[in-house]
Amino acid sequence: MKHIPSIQRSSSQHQKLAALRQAHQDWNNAPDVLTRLTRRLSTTLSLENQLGILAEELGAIVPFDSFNYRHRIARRDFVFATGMGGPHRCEYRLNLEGASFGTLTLHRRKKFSEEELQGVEMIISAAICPLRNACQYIAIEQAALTDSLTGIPNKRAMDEALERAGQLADRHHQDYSLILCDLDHFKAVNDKHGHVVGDHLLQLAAEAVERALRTSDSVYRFGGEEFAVLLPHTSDENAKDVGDRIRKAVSGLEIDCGGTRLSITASCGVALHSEGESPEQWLARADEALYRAKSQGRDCTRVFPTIN
Ligand SMILES: Nc1nc2c(ncn2[C@@H]2O[C@H](COP(=O)(O)OP(=O)(O)OP(=O)(O)O)[C@@H](O)[C@H]2O)c(=O)[nH]1
Repeated sequence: MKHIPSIQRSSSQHQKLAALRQAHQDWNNAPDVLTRLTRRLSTTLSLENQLGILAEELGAIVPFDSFNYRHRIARRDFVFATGMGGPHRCEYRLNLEGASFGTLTLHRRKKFSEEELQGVEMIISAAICPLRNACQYIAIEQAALTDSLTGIPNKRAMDEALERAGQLADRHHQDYSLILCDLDHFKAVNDKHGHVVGDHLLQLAAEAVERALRTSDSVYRFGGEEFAVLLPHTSDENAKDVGDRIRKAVSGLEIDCGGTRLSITASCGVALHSEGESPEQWLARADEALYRAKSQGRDCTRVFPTIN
């Protein structure tokens, strides 16, 4: 039998453990709203969930008709709204350590009293740190999915989107198309005009591709001078038209390089999602179509033929 040495406990440790047990019990049973609120907020980093908790706890003390929160995080508007507005309003800009974390607005049919406003402020001040953490979490998540040069979603975001798109296409038997768009002879641009000009052109090209799309379509920087576009509810025939529109938008760009006008063309490959295929297979077919566009003279769009 193995001998397990006993650990001597001092009486002061017994007292400390007893105090901890008591504190834990008090903490668990804490009836006060601020302890409960901060404890609930600390269970999630989702801003949406946190705002739901805040609205619930706040509404239990200061009833309101609507609760609205707005914040611009990583170039996107985040909006959370519950209920319908009333004529009376109180609005708080949430600031912590010099940084802003959105605006919270409450509406009500009945005027807010001074005492109620103080209550709202106390609750908001207890919530601001967890809210700040949730905002920062979104910003970090966004940064990991955004291409730093062009500001559009990056390859990692595209991998996730492609996986989701394939699943949606299969589940709803819906047309989903993918376009790969590659700038032509981009190496020559870098070689002749330098990387700074090349980078600028890439930024302009990303904007041009975005402008050529509907809001339901999404664009990603897939590689160095290559973009990918996902088009829900779109046949390959219609995606080809979009590919041509993208090419036209890119070839319409012009930059002045010390007296010479620099312009560029692009080639596009299109593939409609085939039932049951993996993201890699879908991508490989779009890449094959792009390869054909490149080998057939560039500045054109080619579609991977679908066999029905
Ligand atoms: N300026 C800049 N250049 C990049 C970036 N990423 C990739 N490139 C360049 O893009 C060029 C791609 O060259 P290639 O793959 O040979 O393709 P290409 O010259 O466009 O020729 P085709 O695609 O065949 O028409 C390389 O010179 C890369 O260095 C970037 O972020 N900035």
